[in-house]
Amino acid sequence: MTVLDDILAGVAEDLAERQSRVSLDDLKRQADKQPPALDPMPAFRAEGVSVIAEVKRSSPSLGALADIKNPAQLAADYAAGGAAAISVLTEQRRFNGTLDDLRAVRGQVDVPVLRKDFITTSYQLWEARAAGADMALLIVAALDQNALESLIDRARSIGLTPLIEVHDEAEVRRALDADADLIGVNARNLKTLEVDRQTFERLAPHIPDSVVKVAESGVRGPHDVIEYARFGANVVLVGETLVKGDDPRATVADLVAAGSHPALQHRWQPS
Ligand SMILES: O=P(O)(O)OC[C@@H](O)[C@@H](O)c1c[nH]c2ccccc12
Repeated sequence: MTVLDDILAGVAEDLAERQSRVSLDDLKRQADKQPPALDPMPAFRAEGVSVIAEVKRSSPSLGALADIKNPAQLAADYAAGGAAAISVLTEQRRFNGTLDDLRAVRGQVDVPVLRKDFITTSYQLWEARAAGADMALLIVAALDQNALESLIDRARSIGLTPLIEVHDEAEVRRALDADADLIGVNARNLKTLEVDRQTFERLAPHIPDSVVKVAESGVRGPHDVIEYARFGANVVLVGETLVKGDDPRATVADLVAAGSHPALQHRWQPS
Protein backbone atom coordinates (compact mmCIF):
# COMPACT_ATOMS: atom_id res chain seq x y z
CA MET A 1 0.00 0.00 0.00
CA THR A 2 1.49 3.37 -1.01
CA VAL A 3 1.15 6.57 1.01
CA LEU A 4 -1.35 7.77 -1.59
CA ASP A 5 -3.52 4.64 -1.15
CA ASP A 6 -3.46 5.16 2.58
CA ILE A 7 -4.48 8.83 2.27
CA LEU A 8 -7.25 7.94 -0.20
CA ALA A 9 -8.67 5.34 2.19
CA GLY A 10 -8.92 7.92 4.99
CA VAL A 11 -10.40 10.52 2.65
CA ALA A 12 -13.08 8.03 1.53
CA GLU A 13 -14.11 7.37 5.15
CA ASP A 14 -14.34 11.07 5.98
CA LEU A 15 -16.26 11.68 2.76
CA ALA A 16 -18.81 8.97 3.59
CA GLU A 17 -19.40 10.64 6.92
CA ARG A 18 -20.03 14.06 5.32
CA GLN A 19 -22.26 12.52 2.66
CA SER A 20 -24.42 11.01 5.38
CA ARG A 21 -24.92 14.49 6.87
CA VAL A 22 -25.22 16.77 3.81
CA SER A 23 -27.15 15.80 0.70
CA LEU A 24 -25.90 16.58 -2.78
CA ASP A 25 -29.02 18.71 -3.31
CA ASP A 26 -28.14 20.81 -0.29
CA LEU A 27 -24.63 21.33 -1.63
CA LYS A 28 -26.00 22.36 -5.01
CA ARG A 29 -28.27 24.88 -3.31
CA GLN A 30 -25.30 26.31 -1.36
CA ALA A 31 -23.24 26.44 -4.56
CA ASP A 32 -26.03 28.35 -6.30
CA LYS A 33 -25.84 31.05 -3.64
CA GLN A 34 -22.13 31.64 -4.24
CA PRO A 35 -20.97 34.42 -6.53
CA PRO A 36 -19.66 32.99 -9.83
CA ALA A 37 -16.24 31.34 -9.64
CA LEU A 38 -13.22 33.47 -10.55
CA ASP A 39 -11.11 32.50 -13.58
CA PRO A 40 -7.42 32.20 -12.65
CA MET A 41 -6.21 31.59 -16.21
CA PRO A 42 -5.71 35.20 -17.39
CA ALA A 43 -3.36 35.90 -14.46
CA PHE A 44 -1.57 32.57 -14.97
CA ARG A 45 -1.05 33.34 -18.66
CA ALA A 46 0.19 36.88 -18.06
CA GLU A 47 3.87 37.83 -18.11
CA GLY A 48 6.04 36.59 -15.28
CA VAL A 49 5.60 33.62 -12.99
CA SER A 50 2.46 33.64 -10.86
CA VAL A 51 2.57 32.36 -7.31
CA ILE A 52 -0.11 30.13 -5.79
CA ALA A 53 0.45 30.41 -2.05
CA GLU A 54 -0.71 27.52 0.10
CA VAL A 55 -2.35 27.31 3.52
CA LYS A 56 -1.07 24.01 4.97
CA ARG A 57 -0.73 23.06 8.65
CA SER A 58 0.80 19.60 8.34
CA SER A 59 1.99 17.16 5.73
CA PRO A 60 2.47 13.39 5.68
CA SER A 61 6.18 13.81 4.98
CA LEU A 62 6.99 16.40 7.66
CA GLY A 63 4.17 16.22 10.20
CA ALA A 64 3.23 19.53 11.82
CA LEU A 65 4.54 22.50 9.82
CA ALA A 66 2.81 25.52 11.34
CA ASP A 67 0.06 26.14 13.86
CA ILE A 68 -2.12 28.29 11.60
CA LYS A 69 -4.83 29.68 13.86
CA ASN A 70 -6.16 32.21 11.38
CA PRO A 71 -6.03 30.91 7.80
CA ALA A 72 -7.92 33.98 6.53
CA GLN A 73 -5.23 36.32 7.89
CA LEU A 74 -2.47 34.20 6.37
CA ALA A 75 -4.27 34.26 3.01
CA ALA A 76 -4.70 38.04 3.25
CA ASP A 77 -0.93 38.34 3.79
CA TYR A 78 -0.29 36.13 0.78
CA ALA A 79 -2.61 38.24 -1.37
CA ALA A 80 -0.99 41.46 -0.15
CA GLY A 81 2.38 40.01 -1.18
CA GLY A 82 1.07 39.48 -4.70
CA ALA A 83 -0.11 35.86 -4.76
CA ALA A 84 -2.22 35.20 -7.88
CA ALA A 85 -4.24 32.51 -6.09
CA ILE A 86 -4.49 30.80 -2.70
CA SER A 87 -4.38 27.02 -2.23
CA VAL A 88 -6.12 25.64 0.84
CA LEU A 89 -5.49 22.07 2.00
CA THR A 90 -8.86 20.72 3.12
CA GLU A 91 -7.80 17.13 3.89
CA GLN A 92 -8.18 16.46 7.62
CA ARG A 93 -6.17 13.43 8.65
CA ARG A 94 -2.73 14.09 7.21
CA PHE A 95 -2.85 17.80 6.43
CA ASN A 96 -5.02 19.01 9.30
CA GLY A 97 -7.18 21.17 7.05
CA THR A 98 -10.94 21.61 6.63
CA LEU A 99 -13.48 23.11 4.28
CA ASP A 100 -14.06 25.72 6.99
CA ASP A 101 -10.50 26.93 6.35
CA LEU A 102 -11.40 27.34 2.71
CA ARG A 103 -14.62 29.21 3.56
CA ALA A 104 -12.67 31.55 5.86
CA VAL A 105 -10.06 32.24 3.17
CA ARG A 106 -12.76 32.81 0.55
CA GLY A 107 -14.37 35.41 2.79
CA GLN A 108 -11.11 37.30 3.06
CA VAL A 109 -9.43 37.47 -0.36
CA ASP A 110 -10.53 38.38 -3.90
CA VAL A 111 -8.03 36.19 -5.73
CA PRO A 112 -9.02 32.68 -6.90
CA VAL A 113 -8.99 29.93 -4.25
CA LEU A 114 -7.96 26.32 -4.94
CA ARG A 115 -9.39 23.36 -3.03
CA LYS A 116 -6.37 21.14 -2.45
CA ASP A 117 -7.61 17.69 -1.53
CA PHE A 118 -7.88 14.14 -2.80
CA ILE A 119 -10.94 14.44 -5.02
CA THR A 120 -12.41 11.27 -6.47
CA THR A 121 -16.14 12.14 -6.65
CA SER A 122 -18.29 14.93 -8.05
CA TYR A 123 -19.70 15.38 -4.53
CA GLN A 124 -16.30 16.81 -3.50
CA LEU A 125 -16.38 19.22 -6.45
CA TRP A 126 -19.79 20.48 -5.34
CA GLU A 127 -18.45 20.82 -1.79
CA ALA A 128 -15.61 22.92 -3.16
CA ARG A 129 -17.94 25.23 -5.09
CA ALA A 130 -20.39 25.43 -2.19
CA ALA A 131 -17.51 26.59 0.03
CA GLY A 132 -16.59 29.25 -2.54
CA ALA A 133 -13.63 27.59 -4.28
CA ASP A 134 -12.76 28.65 -7.83
CA MET A 135 -10.37 25.80 -8.63
CA ALA A 136 -10.04 22.14 -7.67
CA LEU A 137 -7.05 19.81 -7.73
CA LEU A 138 -7.44 16.50 -9.58
CA ILE A 139 -4.56 14.07 -9.08
CA VAL A 140 -4.07 11.77 -12.06
CA ALA A 141 -2.43 9.08 -9.90
CA ALA A 142 -5.59 8.86 -7.78
CA LEU A 143 -8.04 8.41 -10.68
CA ASP A 144 -8.69 6.04 -13.55
CA GLN A 145 -9.01 7.67 -16.96
CA ASN A 146 -12.83 7.63 -17.02
CA ALA A 147 -13.03 9.23 -13.60
CA LEU A 148 -10.40 11.82 -14.53
CA GLU A 149 -12.28 12.82 -17.68
CA SER A 150 -15.67 12.96 -16.05
CA LEU A 151 -14.38 14.96 -13.06
CA ILE A 152 -12.71 17.48 -15.39
CA ASP A 153 -16.02 17.89 -17.26
CA ARG A 154 -17.99 18.16 -14.07
CA ALA A 155 -15.58 20.69 -12.55
CA ARG A 156 -15.86 22.92 -15.63
CA SER A 157 -19.64 22.56 -15.78
CA ILE A 158 -19.96 23.97 -12.27
CA GLY A 159 -17.50 26.77 -12.94
CA LEU A 160 -14.40 25.33 -11.29
CA THR A 161 -11.04 25.44 -13.07
CA PRO A 162 -9.45 21.99 -12.69
CA LEU A 163 -5.71 21.82 -11.93
CA ILE A 164 -4.52 18.41 -13.12
CA GLU A 165 -1.57 17.02 -11.16
CA VAL A 166 1.01 14.72 -12.73
CA HIS A 167 4.22 13.02 -11.58
CA ASP A 168 5.55 11.24 -14.65
CA GLU A 169 5.36 11.12 -18.43
CA ALA A 170 2.54 8.59 -18.59
CA GLU A 171 0.45 10.84 -16.34
CA VAL A 172 1.21 13.85 -18.58
CA ARG A 173 -0.17 11.89 -21.52
CA ARG A 174 -3.29 10.96 -19.55
CA ALA A 175 -3.81 14.60 -18.53
CA LEU A 176 -3.47 15.77 -22.15
CA ASP A 177 -5.81 13.01 -23.38
CA ALA A 178 -8.31 14.28 -20.82
CA ASP A 179 -8.04 17.77 -22.34
CA ALA A 180 -6.29 19.43 -19.38
CA ASP A 181 -5.35 23.08 -19.96
CA LEU A 182 -3.77 23.62 -16.52
CA ILE A 183 -1.23 20.98 -15.50
CA GLY A 184 0.66 20.86 -12.21
CA VAL A 185 3.89 18.89 -12.11
CA ASN A 186 4.40 17.79 -8.52
CA ALA A 187 8.05 17.33 -7.60
CA ARG A 188 6.87 15.27 -4.63
CA ASN A 189 5.96 11.73 -5.57
CA LEU A 190 2.78 10.96 -3.64
CA LYS A 191 3.57 7.28 -3.54
CA THR A 192 6.96 7.68 -1.84
CA LEU A 193 6.82 11.34 -0.67
CA GLU A 194 10.27 12.00 -2.11
CA VAL A 195 10.93 15.41 -3.69
CA ASP A 196 12.83 15.48 -6.98
CA ARG A 197 13.16 19.06 -8.26
CA GLN A 198 14.18 17.79 -11.68
CA THR A 199 10.73 16.32 -12.29
CA PHE A 200 9.51 19.61 -13.77
CA GLU A 201 12.33 20.00 -16.30
CA ARG A 202 11.92 16.35 -17.34
CA LEU A 203 8.18 16.61 -17.93
CA ALA A 204 7.79 20.19 -19.20
CA PRO A 205 9.00 19.38 -22.76
CA HIS A 206 6.10 16.92 -23.06
CA ILE A 207 3.50 19.59 -22.30
CA PRO A 208 2.43 21.87 -25.18
CA ASP A 209 2.81 25.65 -24.90
CA SER A 210 -0.95 26.15 -24.97
CA VAL A 211 -1.21 24.42 -21.58
CA VAL A 212 -0.47 26.47 -18.46
CA LYS A 213 2.28 24.77 -16.43
CA VAL A 214 2.43 24.84 -12.65
CA ALA A 215 5.58 23.72 -10.81
CA GLU A 216 4.45 22.27 -7.49
CA SER A 217 6.47 21.57 -4.33
CA GLY A 218 10.01 22.12 -3.19
CA VAL A 219 10.27 25.87 -3.80
CA ARG A 220 12.69 27.13 -1.11
CA GLY A 221 13.12 30.66 -2.37
CA PRO A 222 13.56 33.00 -5.35
CA HIS A 223 16.31 30.85 -6.87
CA ASP A 224 13.94 27.89 -7.29
CA VAL A 225 11.33 30.15 -8.91
CA ILE A 226 13.92 31.29 -11.46
CA GLU A 227 14.97 27.69 -12.12
CA TYR A 228 11.39 26.53 -12.68
CA ALA A 229 10.75 29.56 -14.90
CA ARG A 230 13.78 28.75 -17.04
CA PHE A 231 12.21 25.39 -17.76
CA GLY A 232 8.90 26.96 -18.71
CA ALA A 233 6.82 27.21 -15.54
CA ASN A 234 4.02 29.80 -15.74
CA VAL A 235 3.06 29.31 -12.10
CA VAL A 236 4.71 27.98 -8.93
CA LEU A 237 2.75 26.48 -6.02
CA VAL A 238 4.45 27.06 -2.67
CA GLY A 239 3.48 25.78 0.78
CA GLU A 240 6.12 24.83 3.32
CA THR A 241 8.47 27.78 2.70
CA LEU A 242 5.61 30.22 3.26
CA VAL A 243 3.96 28.66 6.30
CA LYS A 244 7.30 28.16 8.07
CA GLY A 245 8.71 31.62 7.36
CA ASP A 246 7.94 34.52 9.66
CA ASP A 247 6.89 37.12 7.08
CA PRO A 248 4.57 35.45 4.56
CA ARG A 249 3.76 38.69 2.79
CA ALA A 250 7.41 39.60 2.17
CA THR A 251 8.28 36.02 1.25
CA VAL A 252 5.54 35.88 -1.39
CA ALA A 253 6.62 39.32 -2.68
CA ASP A 254 10.22 38.06 -3.08
CA LEU A 255 9.03 35.03 -5.06
CA VAL A 256 6.78 37.17 -7.28
CA ALA A 257 9.68 39.59 -7.90
CA ALA A 258 11.97 36.69 -8.85
CA GLY A 259 9.34 35.43 -11.29
CA SER A 260 9.10 38.78 -13.04
CA HIS A 261 12.86 39.19 -13.47
CA PRO A 262 13.68 40.89 -16.81
CA ALA A 263 16.01 38.03 -17.80
CA LEU A 264 12.95 35.78 -17.95
CA GLN A 265 10.77 38.20 -19.91
CA HIS A 266 11.46 36.79 -23.35
CA ARG A 267 9.58 33.67 -22.32
CA TRP A 268 6.32 35.51 -21.93
CA GLN A 269 5.79 37.12 -25.31
CA PRO A 270 2.39 36.05 -26.58
CA SER A 271 2.89 33.75 -29.55
O1 LIG B 1 5.04 22.56 0.71
P1 LIG B 1 5.64 22.58 -0.65
O2 LIG B 1 6.81 21.66 -0.83
O3 LIG B 1 5.91 23.98 -1.11
O4 LIG B 1 4.50 21.98 -1.66
C1 LIG B 1 3.29 22.67 -1.89
C2 LIG B 1 2.36 21.76 -2.73
O5 LIG B 1 2.96 21.53 -3.96
C3 LIG B 1 2.05 20.45 -2.01
O6 LIG B 1 1.41 20.75 -0.82
C4 LIG B 1 1.18 19.50 -2.84
C5 LIG B 1 1.24 19.35 -4.18
N1 LIG B 1 0.33 18.43 -4.59
C6 LIG B 1 -0.34 17.98 -3.53
C7 LIG B 1 -1.39 17.06 -3.46
C8 LIG B 1 -1.92 16.81 -2.23
C9 LIG B 1 -1.42 17.43 -1.08
C10 LIG B 1 -0.38 18.34 -1.14
C11 LIG B 1 0.17 18.64 -2.38
